[in-house]
Amino acid sequence: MSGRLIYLIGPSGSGKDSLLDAARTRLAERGCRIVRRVITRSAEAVGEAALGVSTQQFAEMEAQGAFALSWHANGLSYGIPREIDDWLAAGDDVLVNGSRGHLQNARARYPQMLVVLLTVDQAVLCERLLARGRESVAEIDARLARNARFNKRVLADNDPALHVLDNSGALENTVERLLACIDEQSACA
Ligand SMILES: Nc1ncnc2c1ncn2[C@@H]1O[C@H](COP(=O)(O)OP(=O)(O)O)[C@@H](O)[C@H]1O
Ligand SMILES: O=P(O)(O)OC[C@H]1O[C@H](OP(=O)(O)OP(=O)(O)O)[C@H](O)[C@@H]1O
Repeated sequence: MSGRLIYLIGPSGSGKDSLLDAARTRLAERGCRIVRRVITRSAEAVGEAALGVSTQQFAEMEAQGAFALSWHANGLSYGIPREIDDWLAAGDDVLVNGSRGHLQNARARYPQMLVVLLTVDQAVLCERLLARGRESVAEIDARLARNARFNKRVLADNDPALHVLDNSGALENTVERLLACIDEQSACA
């Protein structure tokens, strides 16, 4: 038996971490696990349940094959631990906080994956990044530019396996729509 990979993507600041936190218990009730990412961000940085490592540690882990998926974006490196393959093989669904830039590579490895794109109006995104206060204004500008570029590209592909979820409104509504999307796809699987 094999579980499904759910690949959640969306710009930095669109609310992926908030959504996963808010939906965590209800996802667990559905047998869906959320993987903890490895990120080259200082361990003190708040806002994500991730393991913070140095650039060198990340490179060593990558060379040792510790990651099922890994990518570099926004000046950071991100890794998805290889243990997700054991979880999938055991029949658990696994939700991954992914990257739009890495979408094709991820799909090459997991062809059946469900892709959920979290979107948010660009002006709202800007406000949320400023309010989060984690990045400098220059870093926020770079994220906004990356968002405009990538959303256009991902949406232009007109991918039937892509589910768009807008998070410009209340987070609770987005949680409900994410769960509905997952349940609907389970029913079709
Ligand atoms: N629906 C929402 N309404 C208002 N604020 C939100 C909503 N979703 C997320 N946020 C806020 O936006 C900021 C970015 O969210 P975060 O979860 O860190 O995004 P990401 O993980 O995609 O980078 C956070 O400060 C978070 O509290
Ligand atoms: O290719 P992209 O879709 O642009 O994604 C690049 C990275 O940015 C996002 O991270 P996150 O939201 O955690 O950003 P942060 O590092 O600013 O928190 C996303 O989860 C990817 O890891």
